[in-house]
Amino acid sequence: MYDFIIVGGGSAGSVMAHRLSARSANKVLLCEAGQDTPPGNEPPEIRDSYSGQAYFDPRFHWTELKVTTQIVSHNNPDESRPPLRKYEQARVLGGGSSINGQMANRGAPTDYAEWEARGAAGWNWKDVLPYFKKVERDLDFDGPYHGKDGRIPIRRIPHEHWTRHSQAMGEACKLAGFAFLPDQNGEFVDGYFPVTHSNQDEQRVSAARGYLDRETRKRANLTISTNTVVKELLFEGTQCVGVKALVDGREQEFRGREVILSCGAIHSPAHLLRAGIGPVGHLKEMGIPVLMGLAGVGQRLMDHPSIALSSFVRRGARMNAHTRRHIQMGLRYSSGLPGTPAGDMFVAVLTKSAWHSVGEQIASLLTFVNKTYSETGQVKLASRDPRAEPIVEFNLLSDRRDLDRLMSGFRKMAALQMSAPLKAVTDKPFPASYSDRVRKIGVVNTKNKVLTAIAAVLMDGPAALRHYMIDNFIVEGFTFEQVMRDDEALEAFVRKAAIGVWHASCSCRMGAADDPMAVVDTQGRVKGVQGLRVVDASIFPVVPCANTNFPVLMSAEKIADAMQ
Ligand SMILES: Cc1cc2nc3c(=O)[nH]c(=O)nc-3n(C[C@H](O)[C@H](O)[C@H](O)COP(=O)(O)OP(=O)(O)OC[C@H]3O[C@@H](n4cnc5c(N)ncnc54)[C@H](O)[C@@H]3O)c2cc1C
Repeated sequence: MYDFIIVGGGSAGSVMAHRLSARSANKVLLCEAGQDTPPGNEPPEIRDSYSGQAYFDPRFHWTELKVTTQIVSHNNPDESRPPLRKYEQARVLGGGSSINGQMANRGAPTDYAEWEARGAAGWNWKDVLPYFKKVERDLDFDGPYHGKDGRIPIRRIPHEHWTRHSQAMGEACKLAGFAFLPDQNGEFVDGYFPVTHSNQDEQRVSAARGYLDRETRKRANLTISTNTVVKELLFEGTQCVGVKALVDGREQEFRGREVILSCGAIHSPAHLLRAGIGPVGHLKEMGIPVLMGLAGVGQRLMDHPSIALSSFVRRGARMNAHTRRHIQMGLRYSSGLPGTPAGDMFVAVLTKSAWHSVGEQIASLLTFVNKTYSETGQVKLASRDPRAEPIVEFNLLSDRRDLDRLMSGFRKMAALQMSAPLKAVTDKPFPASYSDRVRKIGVVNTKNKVLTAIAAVLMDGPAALRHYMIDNFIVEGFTFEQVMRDDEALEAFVRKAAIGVWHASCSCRMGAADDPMAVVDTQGRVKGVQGLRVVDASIFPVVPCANTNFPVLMSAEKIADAMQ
């Protein structure tokens, strides 16, 4: 009999396992469906400072998961459904933090004021800042915004080590009037900066590496069971009493005083739905007996909508010997759209777009709406079978303000791209997105290696040949000239190409007791049942202006603290 069974050893689950097992009286079991990342023996693709290989490595993913990103019309049954796309969600110890882009930021103070205003009492900026600080060990900066003793090191690539491409983007930003911010995680203001990342000595530090280190694994009261897929939550009445799991393919039951779901914003709501906790209509439709009617389960799923402007990078401006990090600088700016807060837009500057030879030649300005208003996404069950992935509809751009800002954002990036510093180091800009074609060529295998090596030699050849290759083999749908000339083409491109940036969240929101859409209380306890919490990206009351890993780690630290 365990005190705590944690389902999912991702970003949140790793923190929970570490903190709850710090008390020797607690007997803790952590179940993770994916493989272990043993300390000192992590797969090299995961350790790598360059994250592009882990992103697309099927060993570390839920490979059957497909989602729609465009708006699904539920009023018009004749309208065809938007295309299904792959959406990487981690299946490995450390979860998203083992495969993500390692960007480490927290969002705006106003985000957490909004969390509180939406019913998460005690989650205001002043309440969450101490937990952000508790997570991190900032290797560059000290002061009121920074932690020095946390388990996740944070660093930046200094300006002098940036690629010439990143430096050119810096100069373009300066010419456009943006300030240089040495510290992205200091005061939340507009400007360009070296991005903060969770990395030390040119190696990723995942939540597993930071929180499930050798010392933690020595604790007699902590069991980490990898290759363990939880199939079902077990209940006696409305009390959750344990889980049924497949451990290396063999079925086993584990009993616990409390179960903590940390499966991420897509799989945690699916577990609740299969257990009969969710919107009554949907449960009935699936033939699942209702244990607790909770209208918000799986609803209002969010991500940050994004588009990219890519370009060919000339030799000498590509990756250099200082680092394998391909995202070295970022830009935060205010769209100025009436009613939107400052710093509502974010640009990640990628000097390289994939591990292979063509990837080394293509840079991207990845622009996302950091303060998004589109919150009509949902996770529903396709089947009661736990092996079936749920139906996931992101409905990005369901709020017109997001579409408008991606369009104006594209124009802004185009202006920077066409300014003298960037023009000098790049050629042939084109609108881009992480399409399934890009993903396919992004899988590490010999065929892709050989094909891209040949293509890269041709791309470095005469400009006319390069332009022909980009127009015919890389660009999908719209050329740069088309979208710059014609607003309708730009809108069509943005509507088609906008995808999320893997910040799935908000599908089991925290909220006040009287909020019918709230799924959990301010400590992650599922409303109306006992012995069950959700602690992961699902519980955000709204997605903050940040990459989501640090807000997840902060949330887990805060709830673990409240549980002591
Ligand atoms: C490709 C990619 C790039 C990203 N880039 C960034 C970035 O640069 N910066 C940033 O801040 N954020 C980034 N993110 C987002 C960030 O990593 C996630 O928001 C965060 O990791 C989510 O944490 P979580 O605990 O909610 O879920 P996860 O970390 O996804 O953990 C869920 C875990 O539960 C396990 N699980 C699920 N179902 C079961 C089951 N039935 N039984 C047992 N285990 C199960 C999964 O295998 C997984 O390990 C990225 C994410 C991805 C996928």
